[in-house]
Amino acid sequence: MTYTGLDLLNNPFLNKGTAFTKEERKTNRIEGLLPPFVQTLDQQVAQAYEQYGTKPTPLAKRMYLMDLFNENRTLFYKLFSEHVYDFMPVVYDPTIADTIENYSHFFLDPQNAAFLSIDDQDDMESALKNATGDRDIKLIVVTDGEGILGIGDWGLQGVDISVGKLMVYTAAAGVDPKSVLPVVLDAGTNNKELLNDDLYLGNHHERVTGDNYYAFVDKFVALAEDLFPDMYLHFEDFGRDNAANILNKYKDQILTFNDDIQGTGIITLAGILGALNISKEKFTDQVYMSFGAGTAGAGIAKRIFDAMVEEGLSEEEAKKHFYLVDKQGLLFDDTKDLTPEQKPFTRSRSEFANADELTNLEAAVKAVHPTILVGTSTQPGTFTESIIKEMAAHTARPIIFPLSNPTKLAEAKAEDLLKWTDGKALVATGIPVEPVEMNGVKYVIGQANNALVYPGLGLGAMAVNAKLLSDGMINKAAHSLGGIVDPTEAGAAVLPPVSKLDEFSMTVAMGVAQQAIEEKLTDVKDAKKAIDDIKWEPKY
Ligand SMILES: NC(=O)c1ccc[n+]([C@@H]2O[C@H](COP(=O)([O-])OP(=O)(O)OC[C@H]3O[C@@H](n4cnc5c(N)ncnc54)[C@H](O)[C@@H]3O)[C@@H](O)[C@H]2O)c1
Ligand SMILES: O=C(O)C[C@H](O)C(=O)O
Ligand SMILES: [Mn+2]
Repeated sequence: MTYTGLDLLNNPFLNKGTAFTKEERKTNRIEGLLPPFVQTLDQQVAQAYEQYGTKPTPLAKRMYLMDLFNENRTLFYKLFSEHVYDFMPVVYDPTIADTIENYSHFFLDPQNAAFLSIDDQDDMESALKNATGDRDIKLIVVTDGEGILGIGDWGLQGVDISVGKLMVYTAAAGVDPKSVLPVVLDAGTNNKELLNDDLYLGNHHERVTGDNYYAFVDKFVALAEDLFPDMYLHFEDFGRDNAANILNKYKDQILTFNDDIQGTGIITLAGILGALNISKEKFTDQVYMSFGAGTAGAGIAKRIFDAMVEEGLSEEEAKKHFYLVDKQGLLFDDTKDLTPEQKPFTRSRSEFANADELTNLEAAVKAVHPTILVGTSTQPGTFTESIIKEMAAHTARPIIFPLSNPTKLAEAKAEDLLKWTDGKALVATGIPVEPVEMNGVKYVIGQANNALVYPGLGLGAMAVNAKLLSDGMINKAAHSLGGIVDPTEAGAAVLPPVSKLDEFSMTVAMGVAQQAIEEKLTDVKDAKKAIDDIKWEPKY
């Protein structure tokens, strides 16, 4: 289809704005619709960055960038690619949480997303076709908005997380923005604030659950597979009751990925390996404690467990290294309301003289002496000074990752963790944090956010059009992030810096594509060529 006139200027995938040449303006019937001076992409970038600089807050900056995104994807991504480190916290987490909470009130543009309602399922096929037009979709990020970061149920407003995750795919790994589709499944919301808000743009009813909900998800997956057979399907921020069920249902059938379970598992494993590279301790000696054993917490535990088994431990032996703490305290095999994902990691009360007292994190840390403590609890400030000091009293280099997002929900601040442990803690956080200066050492804080890994993983899998996303490919991604940070430098980070996100995303993509070839999950033979062929760059 050829677009001309205003249709062309209003198409963000094709629009070049003031960079349309005189000749293009003539052939595309846009003469007179733009100021006469023809700009280069670099000039547009300079102008946009100048504007960006005038915006006073991260939220205002994000709104400006979204306008640019809505107008002209090439310009947006060229600008983003030149300022990845600065823009990540603005475009993505934590600022994205503000726009999700206010989505209906801020609404200006649907941003080429597909809005699929549980109440209009007969329209689902048309909706997907309308949203894509003549574009060939290779990547979908879908959410139902029930478990947005740690801020809970935001219903249809969660669509912003689908849009935001896709932005990072392109900025970090060069996924062609024309080939992506953000999707929200609107099954209702249990968020009273939204249900009582006349301006809320989603369905004004409680969440549909059970068979009807799963039939809705099923219908979407089947239609999307049918319409876009080469697609990589990324699930994001589903609720704890559904996320793992959905992954387990589809992972052996189609090329699909759950970011909160698998992406977070990969980046946390990579962070732990990075930390052990600094402390020179042995992986299989570690005692792992998860605080908040939900979608992410249990997903991470499973990934670390699998890695211990790969290191040669038997499953029975590996299991002894894990302790999960959730609302009920340390999880035992007889604890009530265990999720299926928690069950494999529960302990027996007979292991402890005071089992009945282990109902909170502090008691659990005292009883277990973990060497690794990972927070995915959504409970801010719960890694207290006394808990951290207790942990540090029993291990030389405690590995402590407060991963709950956004910033206001983090279990602890990196600075405090370093202060309380006299610089011994090996820390990574979910959100970006500035380096901490202490006792003449600059401690660089790694960001254990799945954004450091899902773009490369997805690009690698998409480039070779893998049949499935295997454990081998996932494991490869986790091991691809080593060797970038110098572990001998004082205050070294446990993970590579976000400023190099585009570089190491390629390392991850190569490893993953190569692994898919080795596992015969693709007919492609040359991983490098496949990645070069699919990779998009922002240029006219
Ligand atoms: N850094 C990352 O890449 C990353 C990735 C995924 C999730 N996260 C963060 O992890 C957090 C959890 O996300 P999720 O998707 O697993 O949510 P979830 O709702 O599935 O899990 C949260 C878990 O915390 C438990 N919990 C709640 N209050 C608690 C308390 N007082 N004590 C102990 N446990 C408690 C809940 O029972 C639940 O099991 C969020 O803040 C999210 O932003 C970070
Ligand atoms: O979105 C993020 O920043 C990471 C993660 O997927 C989360 O849910 O917190
Ligand atoms: Mn998430």
